Amino acid sequence: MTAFEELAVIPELGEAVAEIGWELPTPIQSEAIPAILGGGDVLIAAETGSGKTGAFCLPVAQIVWEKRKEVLEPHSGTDCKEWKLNVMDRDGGLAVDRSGMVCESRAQKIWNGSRCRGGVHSKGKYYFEVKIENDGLCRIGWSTLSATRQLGTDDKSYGFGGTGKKSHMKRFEDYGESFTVNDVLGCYLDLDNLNIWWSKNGKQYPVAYSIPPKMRDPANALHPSVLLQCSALHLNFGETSFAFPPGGSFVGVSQASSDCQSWYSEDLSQLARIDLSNAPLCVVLEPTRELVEQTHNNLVLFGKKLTNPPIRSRLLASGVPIKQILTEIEDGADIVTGTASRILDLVENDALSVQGLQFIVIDEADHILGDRAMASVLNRLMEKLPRMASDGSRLQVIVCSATLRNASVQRFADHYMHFPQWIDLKGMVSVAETVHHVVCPVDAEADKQWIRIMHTKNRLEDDFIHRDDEIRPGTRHKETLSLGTKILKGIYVLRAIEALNMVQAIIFCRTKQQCDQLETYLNQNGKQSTCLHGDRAPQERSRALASFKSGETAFLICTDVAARGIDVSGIPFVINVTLPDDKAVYVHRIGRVGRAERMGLSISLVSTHEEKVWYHKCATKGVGCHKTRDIKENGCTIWYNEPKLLAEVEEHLGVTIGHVNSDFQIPTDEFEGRIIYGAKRTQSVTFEGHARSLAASVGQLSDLERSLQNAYLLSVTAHYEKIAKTVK
Ligand SMILES: Nc1ncnc2c1ncn2[C@@H]1O[C@H](COP(=O)(O)OP(=O)(O)OP(=O)(O)O)[C@@H](O)[C@H]1O
Repeated sequence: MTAFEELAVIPELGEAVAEIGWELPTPIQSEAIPAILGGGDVLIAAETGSGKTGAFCLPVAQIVWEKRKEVLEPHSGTDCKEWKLNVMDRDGGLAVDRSGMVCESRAQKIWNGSRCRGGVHSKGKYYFEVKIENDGLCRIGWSTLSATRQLGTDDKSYGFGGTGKKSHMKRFEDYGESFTVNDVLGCYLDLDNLNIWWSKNGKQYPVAYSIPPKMRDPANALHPSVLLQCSALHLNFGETSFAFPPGGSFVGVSQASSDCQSWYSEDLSQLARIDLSNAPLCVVLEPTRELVEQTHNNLVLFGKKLTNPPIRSRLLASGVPIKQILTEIEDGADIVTGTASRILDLVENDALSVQGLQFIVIDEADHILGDRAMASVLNRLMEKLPRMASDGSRLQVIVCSATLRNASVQRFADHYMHFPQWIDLKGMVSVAETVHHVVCPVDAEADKQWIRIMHTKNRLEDDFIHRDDEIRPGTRHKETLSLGTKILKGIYVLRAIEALNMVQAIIFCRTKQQCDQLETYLNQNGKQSTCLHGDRAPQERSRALASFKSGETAFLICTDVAARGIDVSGIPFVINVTLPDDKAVYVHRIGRVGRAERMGLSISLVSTHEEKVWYHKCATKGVGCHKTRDIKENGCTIWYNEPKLLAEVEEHLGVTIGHVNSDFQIPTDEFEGRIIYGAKRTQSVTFEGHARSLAASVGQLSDLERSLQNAYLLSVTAHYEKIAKTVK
C-alpha cells in the first residue's frame, strides 16, 4: 500500500503518483485529500510549491472516476438500502450531500422536501435526530411514500416546524416550542402504541398525534422526512450515537428489524431521466492559460491508470481551436479545465452543459477574486451553475488560495460554499526553507558604468519612457538617474547570470515592453531567452514555456502572468528586474524556485532612486501611447519607489532580506555555504554551518557553567568566612 492509499486514495492513483516519483504526500496533500474525498467544501492555503495541485487533482480524479463507474454499475446507486435521504425522492431545490445526512435549501419562499430511503412499519419504537445547521424555516417528521413532500399537509404525513407548530392535513397547531440554529430535535414514532411526538435538545414534548392502526401496514410505512426553506439540516438515523439518546425501548430508526423495514424502490420514481453521461462532472478554473495547461496535464498524468471507464479530461484553453474544443466536448467530458471566461463563454452559448456538475475547483482564488474583471466573470459563472448535481448531491466547491486571510475569498466562501473546511497551512505568510532570496541595490549615482553605454545599441532599452526627458549624465537629475537605473539593471542581470553560472532562470519584468526589450538585450549578449506575456499569441506562449521547460531556452522573461502556479521543476534562479507593487506577488514570484525540495535563489534588483515607469490610464492601455508625463499632469507615468515596496515585502514576511553587491557573490555564511541551486536539498551540513547551528547552545551551556562555578565559589567563600568567625 502506498502512503497515498493510506489517505483513501485508490490504488490506480497511488500507482500513477508512484510512477512520477511521489513517495509521500506533502502536508497539504495529507490534509486536503481526505477532506475533499469526504465530500465537503474545502478551502486550501499552503505556501508556493507545496503540492496544492495534487491536493485537489487526485481526489477530484478519484471521485469523478467513481461516479462514472457508478453509472456503469447502476445498482450501487439507485436501489441501495441505506439509511440516508433519498435523492430520487426530493424536491428540485433541495441539495443533499454525498453522505445523505446533510441537506440544504437556499430557495426563498419555496418549500423543498425529501424523505429517507428507509421507513418502518408493523411494530416497534423508533427515533431519529435532526440538528438545525442554518437559520431558516424547516419542518421535520414522518411521512409515507405516497404522501406529498410538503410534510404535514396531507393525511399521510406528520410534521413539527421551527415556529413551534405541529401539522397534519394542513392543520397547524401550537406545539412544544420554537427552534432555531444549533437546536437538536428528536422525532419519536411509537408503532406499538400508535403515537408520534417530538423533543428539543432532549426535552420531550407530549404526544402530538395518535395515528390510526392502518399506519402499521407495510404500504403505509413511515419514513423520516424533512421540509426546508432557506435552511440546512444534519440528520442522524442512528448509525452514529445520538446527541440526546431517546431512552426506554426506543431505537434509532436504522436499527429497525428487517421485517419492519420498508425501502423506496426505484420504480416508484416518477423522475424523468436525462442522459448526462457526456456532460462534465468537474470544472477546474485557473487564472491563466499556462496554469490551465499545467493542471490539465497533471490530471491526464494522474488519470493514466484509470480505465473502464477512462477519465476524459478536456483542455479548454485559448489557443486550442474552438472546433477541436467543441468536438471534444461533444465526444464527452468528465473534467474540464479552463479560465472562467472561456468556460462562461461555452456555457452561455450552450456548448457546455453544467447540468451534471458535481464539483468546481477554483485555483488561485485570491488572484481571480482580486481582479475585478476576473471576479465578475467568476460570479457570473457561479450563478449559472446548479447548486446541486443531477443526482441531487450538492455542488462541491474547492477553493485554493495563496492566503485565506483575504476579504474577497471570505466573501466568496460565505456566498457560495456550504460549511467549508478551512485548511490553512500558511498561518503567517512565509517563504519555503528551500527558497533563498536576496536584494541587490542598484544605485545609478554611485555606479556610473551605464553612462559609457547609454548611447550604444548594446544596452537595455528604457521602455521609451525617457524619450522626451532631458538627460544630464553625472547629475542627480531625477530622470537621468531613472534612465541610468534602467540601463544598469540590464548590466546587472547579465552580471548575475555570469557570476552565478546560471543555466536557467525566470526573469520578471514589470511591463510587457520591458520583457521584450530584455529578451532582445539578453539574446544580443549570447544569453538565450524567450518571453511569456499577454501580448504574445497563445501558441507562442506555449512554445516559449515548452522550450524553457525542456531546457532548450535558458531564460524565461515574463510579466506576472507566470508568477502564479507555473511549475517548472528544478529552476535554480529567479531575477526580479523590478519589484512587483503587490507584496503577495513577490511571494509567488520567488516561489517559482525552491519547489519539490529543490534549492532556489531569488535576486531582486532594487533601485535606490525612484524610477519612472509606465502607468497607463489611457484608453489604448499603452498601445501607441507617448504620454511620458506624470499622471498628475495627465500623462501615463508614475515614479516607482522600490525601497518602499521592499519595506512592504519585508513587513509582510516579517524578515529583513539580505543584500548582495553587484558582484553577486552570495556570502557563504549567509546560506550554509556550498548550496547547489536547482539541486535537491540535502541533509548534509557543512562544518561551518554545523558549528554555527550549535553556537547558541554552546554559549548557553558555557553561561550556565560559569554561573554554577560562581555560585559554588560564593558558597565555599561564605562557608570559610563562617568557620573563620567561629574560630575567632
Ligand atoms: N507528494 C509529492 N512528492 C513529490 N513531489 C511532489 C509531491 N507533490 C507535488 N510535488 C511536486 O512539487 C512541485 C510543486 O507542486 P505544485 O505545483 O502542486 O505546487 P503548488 O503548491 O500548487 O505551488 P503554487 O502555489 O506555486 O502554485 C511540482 O513539481 C510537483 O510535481
